[in-house]
Amino acid sequence: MPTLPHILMCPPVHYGIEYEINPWMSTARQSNHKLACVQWESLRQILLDTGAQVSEVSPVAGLPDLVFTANAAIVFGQRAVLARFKHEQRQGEEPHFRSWLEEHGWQVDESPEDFSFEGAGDALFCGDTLYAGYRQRSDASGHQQIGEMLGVRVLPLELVDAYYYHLDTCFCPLSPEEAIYFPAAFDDYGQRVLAKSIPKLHAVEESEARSFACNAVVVGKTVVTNSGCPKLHALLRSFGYDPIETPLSEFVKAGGSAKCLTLRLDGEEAAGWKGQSGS
Ligand SMILES: CN(C)C(=N)NCCC[C@H](N)C(=O)O
Repeated sequence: MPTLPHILMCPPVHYGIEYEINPWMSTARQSNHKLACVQWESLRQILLDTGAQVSEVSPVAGLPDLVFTANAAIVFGQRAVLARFKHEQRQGEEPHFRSWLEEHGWQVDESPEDFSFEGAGDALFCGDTLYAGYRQRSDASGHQQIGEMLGVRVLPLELVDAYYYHLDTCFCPLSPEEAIYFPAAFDDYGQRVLAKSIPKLHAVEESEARSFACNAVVVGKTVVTNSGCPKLHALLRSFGYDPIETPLSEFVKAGGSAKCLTLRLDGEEAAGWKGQSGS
């Protein structure tokens, strides 16, 4: 039974830079709240225009990063493995994401105890392999256990640059055999793993990686990014994709962009090809 792409977002009612847990964040460099709301709404509208269904989790005062729903969990079919945030500042998000997912019919599993795990921010399917970023926010041993829970192959990738602290800041699957990445965010071994396992792998330049080019939302052939990634967009067009840019400057101040603001509820494994074949 074909299902629509289904995306979870959280309105930025309580969004702001209230602490510093990554190098992008500075409480002295506050986001413009009104502009953040306009940018978030534009992203939501673009996703609705692709034909995706967008659901919303209610914002909560005191949890400014709840807008970054990519970190809530990894969704696989009707199962969701809940995040276990590394930083105390985000741990209060866990029960809210749990309640929303349970109330909407997902079977929610805890991620392994004693290991941090930041959901789809660090765990992305390309084909049937789960690529898992570790060292900055999530733990490699935890990823292996999550792979066993879901019955999928995991390829761990060490993230070596604090600016690219989640896998989805430097890697984005486009289809089961195609992805974009920013090579310098990985060690040599990780770069070789990616090159060996993904037949069509395209590098993004540093200047565009800094604009969160890899933090793209893929719905079928549509690829939505922050503005400031013209070379990536030209490349995507040449491969038959339909890139769309939308300014997300106010979320970049917290270290996030398009993909971070979304969670694929029909499964990360569906992102990148659902909508191409209609299945
Ligand atoms: C999935 N990705 C890249 C993200 N979700 N990033 C946004 C998280 C931002 C938040 N201030 C933090 O540092 O956790």
